[in-house]
Amino acid sequence: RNGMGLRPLGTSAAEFEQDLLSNLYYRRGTTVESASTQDAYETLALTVRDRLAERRVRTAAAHYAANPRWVYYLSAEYLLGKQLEQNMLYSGTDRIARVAMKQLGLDPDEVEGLDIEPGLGNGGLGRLAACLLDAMATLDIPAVGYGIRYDLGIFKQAFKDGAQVEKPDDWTYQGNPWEFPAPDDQQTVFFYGHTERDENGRTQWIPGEIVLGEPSHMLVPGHGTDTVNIVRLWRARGSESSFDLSRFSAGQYAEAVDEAVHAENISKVLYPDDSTELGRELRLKQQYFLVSCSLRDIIRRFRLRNTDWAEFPKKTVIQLNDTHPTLAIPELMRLLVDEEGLGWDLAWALTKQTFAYTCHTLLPEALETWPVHMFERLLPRHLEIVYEINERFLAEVRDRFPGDVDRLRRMSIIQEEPERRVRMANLAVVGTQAVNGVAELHSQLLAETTLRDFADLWPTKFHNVTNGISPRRFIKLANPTLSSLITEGLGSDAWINDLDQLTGLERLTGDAAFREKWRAVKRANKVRLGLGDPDSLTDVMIKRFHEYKRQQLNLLHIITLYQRIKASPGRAYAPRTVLFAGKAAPAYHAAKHIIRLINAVAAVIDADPAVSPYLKVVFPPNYNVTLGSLIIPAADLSEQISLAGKEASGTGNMKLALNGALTIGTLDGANIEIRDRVGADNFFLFGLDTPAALELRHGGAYQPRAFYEQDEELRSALDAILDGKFLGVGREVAESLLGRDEYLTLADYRSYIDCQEQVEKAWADTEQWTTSSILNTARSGFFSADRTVRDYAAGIWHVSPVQVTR
Ligand SMILES: CCc1ccc([C@H](C)CC(=O)N[C@@H]2O[C@H](CO)[C@@H](O)[C@H](O)[C@H]2O)cc1
Repeated sequence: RNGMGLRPLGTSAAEFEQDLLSNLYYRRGTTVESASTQDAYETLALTVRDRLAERRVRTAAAHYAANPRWVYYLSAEYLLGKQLEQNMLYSGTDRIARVAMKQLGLDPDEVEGLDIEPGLGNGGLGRLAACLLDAMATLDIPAVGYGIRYDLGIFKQAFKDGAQVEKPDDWTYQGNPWEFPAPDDQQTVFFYGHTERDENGRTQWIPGEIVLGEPSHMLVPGHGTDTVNIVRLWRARGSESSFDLSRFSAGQYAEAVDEAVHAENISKVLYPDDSTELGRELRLKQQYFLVSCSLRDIIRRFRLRNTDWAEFPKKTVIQLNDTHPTLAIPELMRLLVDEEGLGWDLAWALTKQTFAYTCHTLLPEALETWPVHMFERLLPRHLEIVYEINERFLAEVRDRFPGDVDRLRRMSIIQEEPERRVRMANLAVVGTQAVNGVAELHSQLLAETTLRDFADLWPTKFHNVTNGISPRRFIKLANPTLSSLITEGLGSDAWINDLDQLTGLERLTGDAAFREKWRAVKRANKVRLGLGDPDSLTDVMIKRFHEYKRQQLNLLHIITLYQRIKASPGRAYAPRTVLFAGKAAPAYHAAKHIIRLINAVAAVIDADPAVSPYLKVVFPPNYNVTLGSLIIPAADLSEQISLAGKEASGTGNMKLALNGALTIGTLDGANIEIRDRVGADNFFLFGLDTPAALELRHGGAYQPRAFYEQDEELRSALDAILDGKFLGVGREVAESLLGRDEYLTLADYRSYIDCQEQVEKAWADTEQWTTSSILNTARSGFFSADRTVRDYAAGIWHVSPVQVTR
């Protein structure tokens, strides 16, 4: 009997098979003979889940006993990836499960193929949240992730005549065996209405709408440890009485369910934008729904072991994943002042100590601001609290910078002109004890530009925590063959939880046999991907489409290569496969034009026998964590070509370098730290750096057309587009480059093309390329999410691990 008085679950294939059978019979209500593949999948999932649930119970017991300081991660997005393979690895059942499945005559691959990917995020921010949760559990840090359980995740992308079309992602259509619904922990959320003062001056919020938040959680297992944390996702429900029976019996069926549908709409769908705020009221409702449910749940958990509010910030640190959950600050003030009756000053002191804010962008259009009129209508009490916070804050600014009205106007949480709006980034900085960027350059630029006034006022509040990635997800699971070769080379697999040990590979660069094996693994991963000639240079650009990421620059290189090959057919060209993958926000038309042009260029090249033997462009649709895990191990070249000063960090750059791809990139985001660590010889650098880009952009001197006129190859590439050479599409792309060219694509063109020639030359020296590839992996240890979490824990969270005993 283990600590829970239960017979421990077996670790042999026979015992696993027994559990599979009993779950098939008792929890799935069917037999092996009549089981569908979906039955087999759900049963396998439950049998694996049980082994993690057993650890979860012991984790909860250990955390309860320790009454530790908790990390609560509030994020509007989580890109968790498929769960089955991960949970089989973390529960150590991957081998016995497959044996048991075969024993029962089931095909493990077919069954595993039914595992779904919860696409509850857009891109970098959502995946980072998942990698950090994985690392927190692996480092035994008591933590809970809070998010929204969207019914519809990020849209499914397909191409129609080369253009992106979006389809709804009903990810739980077949159910989700990985979640534990907990309706008994439901919370009540208010919207609209007005505020009243009661006889002793306390404020009452009289809501106009009441919605219920029902949580369900998924397990977040640690790797190589017994800790199993959770991520709790909230789903909106109408209150019990929301179904209007009288209307129904009057035949008004739609009206009868109107209120319930209205409520459920709050968590219906993820907003597919990842850089431009659209200011939709439903998005603001989603954000408040998330923070109200989560804060009430956090306070419920605090009260299980604590009574004194002064203890709250000692036991609780809440990390705000960008500005999306910033309403948590006025919400905690409302709960402490209006519901718990604390005085403002104490409540404010506790609130500031409790929160920390991570900024993930530098794009002004991505910094959220909400119209005061919308805020007032939806959240009347919170607006009052924000005004009070702002008043007291501006008084502090006046003291420090007397008479500096411009500074007051810039720093105010309320924007006055041209429209009164609430600046969520300002509120986030004012209401937290720590603010961080996600790469050294990003954090530096935040303190020097976007949040400069605040850095002047509170210099010690600003930190840098360079992003990281889960080595379990992005090399152990994604690239098992390379992982075994590394373990063979290092003599143990301890590197998976201690990525700095990869430096041990450096001494193997001199071993020709090892280099040979290294190349064989990469080639086999290309065969597995099956999207191009496995002996070609696989040139990969995988990320959301955005003009600052400059997929259009990569395209200009392809067209130039195409024209060069056409112009001098005799010349020997190393075959190259250029792979694009990524989604564009549905309303982002400029990005969708680039997608369409890429597919047109791909089709033209494919149909041209003079070029297709040397150049191929592929664009697999519906990029997500699962597809990324297939592409990354197959990459030779990693495209990180954003305009310097625009990409906050990037994390795809880290995943590709860790899997032995060489980077061609600018001095932007974490590219700089990757180059510093892997070595300048193992990185293809090009382009303007941030100061030069700022100078050119804001010096007002930038004439994109001048570059067109002075560079013959650039001109012929753009002319080919303008002349409709690529199925007549792409005019919008060429015109915007010759017009504003916001992200200096033409200014960096020549440097990029020349750099790609260096790539070509380097690729020809196979042994040297392999050595550089091994060194990229060997020197990527720093980019483990474990290091990132250790940095947060030491510099911002001040938390320590809690061991989970057997
Ligand atoms: C309001 C709409 C919206 C939605 C999402 C976002 C995210 C902050 C965008 C995002 O994903 N940013 C990316 O975050 C990654 C993790 O830190 C970084 O590595 C990327 O550089 C950054 O673009 C901004 C604006």
